[in-house]
Amino acid sequence: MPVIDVTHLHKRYGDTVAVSDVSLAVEEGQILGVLGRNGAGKTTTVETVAGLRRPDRGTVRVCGLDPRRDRRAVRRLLGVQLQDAALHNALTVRELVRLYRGFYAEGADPDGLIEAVGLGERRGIRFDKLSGGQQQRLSIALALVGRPRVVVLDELTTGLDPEARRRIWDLVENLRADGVTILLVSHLMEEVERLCDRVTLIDRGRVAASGTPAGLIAQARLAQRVRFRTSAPFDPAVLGGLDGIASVEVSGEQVTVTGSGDLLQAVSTALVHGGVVATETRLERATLDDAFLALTGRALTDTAEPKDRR
Ligand SMILES: Nc1ncnc2c1ncn2[C@@H]1O[C@H](COP(=O)(O)OP(=O)(O)OP(=O)(O)O)[C@@H](O)[C@H]1O
Repeated sequence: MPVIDVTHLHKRYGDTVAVSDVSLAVEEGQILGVLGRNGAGKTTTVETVAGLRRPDRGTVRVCGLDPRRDRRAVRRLLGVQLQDAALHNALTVRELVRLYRGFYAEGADPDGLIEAVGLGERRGIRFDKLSGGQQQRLSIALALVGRPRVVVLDELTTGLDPEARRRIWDLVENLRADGVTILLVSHLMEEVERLCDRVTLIDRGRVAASGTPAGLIAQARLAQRVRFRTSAPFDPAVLGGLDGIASVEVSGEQVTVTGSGDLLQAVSTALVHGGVVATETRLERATLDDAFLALTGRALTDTAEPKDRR
């Protein structure tokens, strides 16, 4: 039985259909990434898992329990880091972590956890004096302070600087090593590729595809990507008629071709025939970003800025 099991979830707000027939499952000890653009329905989905929203239709189970009906039991099992954590402004980092620790019979050492999220030097600072990224790291610490077996993380590292992001990724990898089951909402492809065993792509409230990161790339038939530069303006028609080409993007001197088969060879030959002088030609593997575009028809990456807080 999956630890988190969402089946045929529907949720609307007035006329807005936020989630339409979403099903997803997270097996014990796995990390499932929910990836999608702003407004795709990711937060609504995980908020129903956390028991914060009532599904209009469908069922949500955490360790076989209903997060709303069995609220108390689920609270003991589940740690939740949500985007809009409303915390007590007048309390310091250490006071808040200790306060939350007191809600659980057993839990993490508050000071160790504060160090692990990189707030050691800020432990005596009030919540309202922390930067946005520091507040976010504190909310991650609070989600983990009861040593939950199941964790929901929403936009884990959006807005964090690269060092803080890597630290949090290490923390999540340690949780996985301890067998914790994690549902992770993200629109950062790199985060999902690094951390997640499986991914569910959500687009416009619906599941567009699910699988392992590598499986999704394979499903999109995007085995490869070839990049090169040209000093003269590039006409994509030069590559017209080549088998296996999924897309050609020209950005100034930089040309990116995605596709399958022996792409590098095919592109190189077509360029020679077309009289195009290409430099810095390199073959890259396709990413989840490419898969998202191929599977939904829309790019994921233009949404990589922090979302507006509601
Ligand atoms: N409380 C609410 N009242 C009305 N509409 C809402 C509410 N919460 C979300 N929505 C709408 O439901 C849709 C899905 O929103 P949701 O926050 O679940 O998406 P998301 O994928 O988490 O987006 P983001 O990446 O921006 O967090 C959006 O159209 C959003 O505007």
